[in-house]
Amino acid sequence: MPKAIRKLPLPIVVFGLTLILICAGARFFIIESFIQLEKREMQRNVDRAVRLISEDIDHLNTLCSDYSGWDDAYKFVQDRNNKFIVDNLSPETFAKLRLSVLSYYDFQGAPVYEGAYDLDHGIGAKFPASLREHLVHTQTLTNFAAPSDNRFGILNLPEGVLLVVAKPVITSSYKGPIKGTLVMGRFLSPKTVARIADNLKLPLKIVAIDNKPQSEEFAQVRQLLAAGQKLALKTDQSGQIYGYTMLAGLSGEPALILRVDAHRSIYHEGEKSVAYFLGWIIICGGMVTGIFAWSVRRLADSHKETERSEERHRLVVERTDQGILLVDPGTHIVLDANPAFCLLVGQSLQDLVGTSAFTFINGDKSSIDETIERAKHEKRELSLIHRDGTKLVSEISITSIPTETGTADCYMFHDISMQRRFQDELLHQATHDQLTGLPNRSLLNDRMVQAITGARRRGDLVALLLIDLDHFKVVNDTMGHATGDMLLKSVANRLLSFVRSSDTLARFGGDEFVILLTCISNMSDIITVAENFSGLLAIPFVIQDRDYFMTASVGIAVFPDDGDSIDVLVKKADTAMYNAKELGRNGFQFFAEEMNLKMNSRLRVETQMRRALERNEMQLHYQPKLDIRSGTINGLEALIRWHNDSLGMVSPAEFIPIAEASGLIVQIGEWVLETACKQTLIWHNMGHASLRVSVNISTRQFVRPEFVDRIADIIEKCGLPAQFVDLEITESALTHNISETITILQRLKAMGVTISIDDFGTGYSSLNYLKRFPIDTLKIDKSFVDDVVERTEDAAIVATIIAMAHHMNLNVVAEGVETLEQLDLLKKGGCEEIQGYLFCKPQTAEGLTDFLESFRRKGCTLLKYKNR
Ligand SMILES: Nc1nc2c(ncn2[C@@H]2O[C@H](COP(=O)(O)O[C@H]3[C@@H](O)[C@H](n4cnc5c(=O)[nH]c(N)nc54)O[C@@H]3COP(=O)(O)O)[C@@H](O)[C@H]2O)c(=O)[nH]1
Repeated sequence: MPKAIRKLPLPIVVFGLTLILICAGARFFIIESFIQLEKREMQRNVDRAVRLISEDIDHLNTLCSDYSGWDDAYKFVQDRNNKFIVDNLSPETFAKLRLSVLSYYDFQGAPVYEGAYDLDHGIGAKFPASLREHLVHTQTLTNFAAPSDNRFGILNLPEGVLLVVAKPVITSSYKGPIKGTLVMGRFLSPKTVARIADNLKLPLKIVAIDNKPQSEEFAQVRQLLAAGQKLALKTDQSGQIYGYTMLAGLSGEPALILRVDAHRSIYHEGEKSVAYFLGWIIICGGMVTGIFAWSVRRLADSHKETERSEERHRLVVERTDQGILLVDPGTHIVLDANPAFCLLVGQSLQDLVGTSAFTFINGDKSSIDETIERAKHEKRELSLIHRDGTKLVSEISITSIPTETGTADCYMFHDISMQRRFQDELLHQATHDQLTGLPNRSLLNDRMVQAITGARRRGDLVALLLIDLDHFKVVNDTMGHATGDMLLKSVANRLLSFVRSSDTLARFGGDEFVILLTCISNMSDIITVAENFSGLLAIPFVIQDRDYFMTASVGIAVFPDDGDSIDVLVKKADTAMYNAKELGRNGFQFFAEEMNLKMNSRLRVETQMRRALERNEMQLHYQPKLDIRSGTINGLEALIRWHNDSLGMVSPAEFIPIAEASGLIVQIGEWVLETACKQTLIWHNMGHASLRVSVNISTRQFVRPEFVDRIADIIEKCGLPAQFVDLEITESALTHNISETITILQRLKAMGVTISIDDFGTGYSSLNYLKRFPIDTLKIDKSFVDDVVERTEDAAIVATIIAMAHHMNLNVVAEGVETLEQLDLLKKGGCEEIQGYLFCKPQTAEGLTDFLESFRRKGCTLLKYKNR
């Protein structure tokens, strides 16, 4: 079988073979029926030919009756008168009656008249000797017993096949006695055969059966017909069909074979019909086969695709990380499960099938039932229990799917434990402080909303305690951030142990913490908490084997008295906390309306200050510094003054912190430096060429990246040599970032300016960084000088500062010297310079010019007095 056919699907091959069989069968039966039709047609034609020959015999019979039952003929056979012959038996009569022979015989059988005519050529002919022989010897045609007797048939003569009729000669009234015999005959000559064929409308051939050798065709046919067949048929290549039949002679012997020729039109029609039929069958069959093959292929393809799709679905179900469980909807019995679900619950498929799905689901039956019902419409969360007891958070959705027996519920589980943990983590990160793990501002806001809502409902109080650690920055700056972080964590833990579980402890950032107290029934409860809090920090924090003593300033705002919104409460607690700081730190303050007024006043100051410089409201005063060893004024400090129309005279102690907080200090500070430098240059030009001017630098100025460049620009612009400029910087500004500070100071020193540490002793005063800073002078804070005479501790501090400064080759200036006793003590202690009301109060530029001039003229009366 060819490979292409072998590749075809079996149904197509079977269908094709069936089609071929149908075609072959159809061809056979149709052709066969046409052959039979053809045979019947030929039979009819042959019968017609035989009938036409019979009709010729009948014609002869009629003629013979006319010429035998005729008184003239009756008389002629008796008297043999020639007239009868002349009148009735002329050649025209032969031609007209189409007679080949006509003969009369007397009653003894002796010929009376024998005439013959060649019908083919239309001339008289010789009477056939074989016929005479036959008539005389056999007398079968002349020997009649009754007037009605007759003989007719075919005579096979050597001269040809003769149709012959014989009747007794009787009177015209057909009565005897018989006086003779009339014989009439007609040869089946070519013309006669042609005439019959003409009537037949088909070619006709007649072959006499005699002893002469016959053609193979007729020999075969004769054999067939001799065997009793009425009709024999033959066909040839030229599309002709030949019908043969055999006719018997007078005495019953085979006389002739008659052949009718016909075109095989029926057969060819049959063939054409078969061709059409098969053509259609093949076309239709081909189309049907094609469609069938196409359908089969489509069916096969779709079957394969279905198989592949099913395989894919099977693999998806097997390999998906979604747990899939098929459950009986009525009983919740597990019908099937995929590997992912088995993994989720740590069970084998065998263990799962047949058990209740509820076995692996955490929760009570009614809640599981409810979740399952809802999961049919939307995704729900469900907790699964693993074989080892762990619980997994999963998302479940349920769809109903058809099965062979009805429907099943398809539970789809998506393990979201990791996602949930991640979300929890994210949520925790978003709502908690990373360092301490405490709630951050965002979570505190939520808790406050809840707390205020609850308090509103219950009618009780909520207290917000804003805690700011005192001087924490110093620890951070000096001990490093790592230590600072550890300290913050320790503080957080201690605070945590302090608050109730219903309260919230949060970290606001930096060193600020918030305690939110809920369910408070009266103010005294809050006071108790605040007082206890102070004791909480009394015990030192031990970080890396070092003790840290911490205090905190606490501001308290209370709902509903101080406000009913989070922002207001936080703001008021903040204000209260600042107040606590201002009141010396290490304490708590409830918010009071005065504080608010103070804040508002700060705001008013800030608003006015913004336009102060352009309105020329700022002015500089100068306070000289006296070298108590030489009695000369070698420096002065520029101190800002501000007079505003609406605020009046505003102290720098009041507006400088506000300028620092608002950032305006940068602009103000630069104006101070420029004005001071320009004024100092004027005094230089007046002959006070050794004067150095000290300018206060605030932290906000110092930490700006462009600080050094701005100082250099201003000094250069003013034209005062840099060595006559001294920058007073507070300890806290310097300790902001130690390494950065060192770089800045080195750059300033490189320019030629000198550096003084202002308010020395009030900060952390660490020798550790002091020795690393390139500074020139320590200014002992006024607070130590104030009580240096009365308090031995302060005297000791001052002495220590002076000794330390000298040890480090630093100059010492004592500020705020108001009495001769203070001066005396400082001088004895080795202090080089003083600044204070005792010597000179801050003066306007003009005032100080006068003072300098007078000083130049009179010298220092103060020292003279002292020296006396
Ligand atoms: N950043 C800037 N700060 C400045 C500037 N000008 C002043 N200030 C700071 O404001 C604070 C208050 O200053 P002021 O009211 O000017 O007080 C100074 C002196 O007037 C005062 N003083 C001096 N001697 C005495 C005295 O014998 N008795 C007494 N009661 N007060 C005295 O001390 C202040 C000097 O302060 P200090 O800077 O520490 O030397 C103050 O902190 C100023 O620093 C400015 O332009 N920029």
